Amino acid sequence: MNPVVVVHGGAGSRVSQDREERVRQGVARAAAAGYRVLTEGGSALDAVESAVAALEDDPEFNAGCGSVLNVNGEVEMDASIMSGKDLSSGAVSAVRHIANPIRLARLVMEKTPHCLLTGQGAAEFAAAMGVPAVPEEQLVTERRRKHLEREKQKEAQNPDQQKDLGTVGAVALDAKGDVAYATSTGGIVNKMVGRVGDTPCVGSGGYADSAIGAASTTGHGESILKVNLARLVLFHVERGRTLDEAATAALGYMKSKLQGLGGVILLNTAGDWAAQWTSESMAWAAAKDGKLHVGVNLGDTRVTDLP
Ligand SMILES: CC(C)C[C@H](NC(=O)C[C@H](N)C(=O)O)C(=O)O
Repeated sequence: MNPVVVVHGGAGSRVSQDREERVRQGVARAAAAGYRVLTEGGSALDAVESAVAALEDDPEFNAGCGSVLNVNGEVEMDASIMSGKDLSSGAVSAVRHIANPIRLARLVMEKTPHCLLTGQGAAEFAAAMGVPAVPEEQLVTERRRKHLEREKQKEAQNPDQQKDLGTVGAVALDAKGDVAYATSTGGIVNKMVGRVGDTPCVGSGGYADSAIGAASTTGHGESILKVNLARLVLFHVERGRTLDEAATAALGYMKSKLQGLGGVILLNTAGDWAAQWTSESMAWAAAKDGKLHVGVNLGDTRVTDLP
């Protein structure tokens, strides 16, 4: 089986020119990191964790450092991970002071009998696992502080305005034919304290089953939750649709039912992959057969050779 990895860096409004190159390089680096894990014989699970951790460390994206701020100006993050080999999954929600929520989600999967830990319990588990608590200043960027201020001013006038992208995710297929997904986010700017989105919820923020494929989602969390977007797209794949048809059908359903916008990356065990979105743009990158495909705004895909 030839390994494949696809990543996304969120779906939202058009990426401004001054950020575009940084966003492009961020998703390209993450896809290359995940692909390297796979070509060195690593599992799909290791690949999606590495790719997402790289994006969490990149301040351009809405996950880990660079997460959007809640109404109190704090970072509260959600993340989940799943192995398609045996459907094992782990997630954390509303966690604070953690550099890499995706790594904590993997620990929940592997070291507890549970699927999802939240808030204080997740913090106590992190401490017990030796995951260091990082100071708030390490996660909050100046850009996100201004973003929250702008949002608070704008809210009264135009609450439906599309927002900045940046949630991150990855799907991978390894040499053994197993798939996995990982998704991580700071959520939605100006959200209520304690708000949990789609990202830590298996079936909404992502899904992986080596009998079908894997998907990771981004977009309006409340809409994604209501349609179980990741499982919905794989349901269409199970029923024999192509990956592109499945993505169009699932995203189209969410848009027509709820006016919810978002994006999805997916792959199957044959090594086909797709990236689609109904928002203005979605940053994504795919690595397969030594080639790296990268896109940010519609119709600007570039293909290069991987090292
Ligand atoms: C404006 C939106 C579409 C931007 C998008 N947000 C998410 O994906 C948030 C995540 N699904 C949640 O609800 O917690 C992004 O960050 O790329």
